[in-house]
Amino acid sequence: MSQAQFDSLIFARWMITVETDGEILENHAIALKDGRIAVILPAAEARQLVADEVIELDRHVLMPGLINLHGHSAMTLLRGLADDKALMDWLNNHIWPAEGRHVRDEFVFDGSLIAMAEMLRGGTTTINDMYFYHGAVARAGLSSGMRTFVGCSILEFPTNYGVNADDYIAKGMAERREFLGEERITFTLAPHAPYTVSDDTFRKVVTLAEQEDMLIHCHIHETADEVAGSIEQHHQRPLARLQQLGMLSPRLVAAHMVHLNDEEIELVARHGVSIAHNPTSNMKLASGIAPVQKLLAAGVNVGVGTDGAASNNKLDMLAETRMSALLAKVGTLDPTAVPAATAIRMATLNGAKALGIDDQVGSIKAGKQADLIAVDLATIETAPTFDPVSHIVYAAGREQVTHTWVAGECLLKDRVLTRLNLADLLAKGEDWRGRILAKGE
Ligand SMILES: CSC[C@H]1O[C@@H](n2cnc3c(O)ncnc32)[C@H](O)[C@@H]1O
Ligand SMILES: [Zn+2]
Repeated sequence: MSQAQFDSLIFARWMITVETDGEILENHAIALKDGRIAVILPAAEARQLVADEVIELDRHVLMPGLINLHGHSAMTLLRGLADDKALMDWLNNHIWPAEGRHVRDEFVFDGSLIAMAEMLRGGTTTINDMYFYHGAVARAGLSSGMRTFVGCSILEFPTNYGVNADDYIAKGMAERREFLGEERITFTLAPHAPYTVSDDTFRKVVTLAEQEDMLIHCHIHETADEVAGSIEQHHQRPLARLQQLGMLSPRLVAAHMVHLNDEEIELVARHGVSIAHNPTSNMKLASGIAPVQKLLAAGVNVGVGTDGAASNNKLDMLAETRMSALLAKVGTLDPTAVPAATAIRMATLNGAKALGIDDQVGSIKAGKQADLIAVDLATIETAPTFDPVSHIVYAAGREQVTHTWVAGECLLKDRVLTRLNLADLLAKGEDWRGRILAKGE
C-alpha cells in the first residue's frame, strides 16, 4: 500500500482555471486524489507534498477538458461521403440512405470508438452524443473512458434501429437500464428535430424526462427552411410550438439555434434552455450564423459542439472554440464579440452547465473531478507565449494537446492513448471502408 498523500501531482507553467474569465495561475500545481482535484497550490509549496506520481508540465498550459456539447460520434465512418450540400439535401439524399445501408450495432461501436480516439487526442473529455444503437455508444464510452452522454434518438419514421417513436423510446430506455450506475455514462432523450417528431411524441418526451430526471437533446432552428416549413405545416415557428408542448426548460440542450429573432432569444433565456453552438457545421452546410453574442448578452448558456464528422468534418474542439470566437466577430462586424476567454468558458464550463455537471467538471477547482488537458505551448506555432488564453483560442492546434485526463485517469499521455490502440482503430476504419464501398456509399 502506498504511503503517498496524493495519487498525482501535476506541475504546470500555466493554468487556465475558467473559474474567473481569463484567470491564469503561473507556476502552480494541483494534487489529485481518487479522481478529484484535492488542492491547487503555488509550485514551491506543492514541492512539499508526496504523491505516487509527479508530472512536470513546464512548457504547458493545464486547463479543464473540452466538452463537446453536440455530436454524432459514429458518423466518423461516413466522413467525406457527402460534402458541399445544404442540410436537407445532405440528409434526405445522402446521409439517411447511407445510414439505412450501413448503420447497425457494430458500425456504431466502431465509429464511436474512432471518434472518441480523435476527440481524446484533441483534448475533449465529454461528448454529448445523439445517434442510434445506444448500447454501442455507451460501450464505446466505457472502453475509451470518455465521459459520454448517450442520446436516445427518437423519430417518427422507421430506421434500422426502430419502427416508430414509441419503439425508439422503449428501446432507448431499455438500453439505458443496462448502464445505470456507470459514473461516466448518462443517457438523455434525443428527439431528432421539430420536423421529424410529432406533438404527441414531444409531450411524451417531456413527461418521461421529468419522471426519470433526464436531459433532452434536440436539433432546433438549424436552417431558415426548417422555420419556414414549420410555419407552413404548423402555422408556428418551431420554438413557439415547442414552448406550447412544454419542451423549453433547463433540461433542454438545443443544438444549432441559428435562426432566432429577438423575442425567441428572450424566450430561451427565460426558460433556461442551453444551446449547443456548432459553428463549423453551420458554415459547411451553409445554415447560417447563430446570434451567439446576443444570446450571451441575454444570459443564455451557450456551449460548443462539433456536430458529426460527416458535416464538420473534424471532431476538433480547439478548432471549434476558435471558430466560435471568429464567427461571432464576422457575424456582428464587432471584433470584441466572443473574446478568447469567453470562447474557452463556452467550450468548458458552459458545456458542463448545460449537462448539469458544472458542480463536477468544467473548471479547475478543488473538489471537482479531474477532467483536464495539457497543451504544449513551447512549439514553433505558439512560441513565445504572452497570453495562454489567446494562444489556446487563436494559435494552438489539437496536435499540441499532450495529456487528457478523465476523472483523474490519464487517457492520453505524451500523445499516446492509454486505453485505445490506434493501429487497431485504423484497421477497423479500413475494414469499414471496404464494406461501405462494397455495399454502395
Ligand atoms: C436521431 S439523431 C441522429 C440523426 O441525426 C442526423 N444528423 C446529423 N447531423 C445533423 C444535423 O446537423 N441536423 C439534423 N440531423 C442531423 C444523423 O444523420 C442521424 O440520422
Ligand atoms: Zn447534429
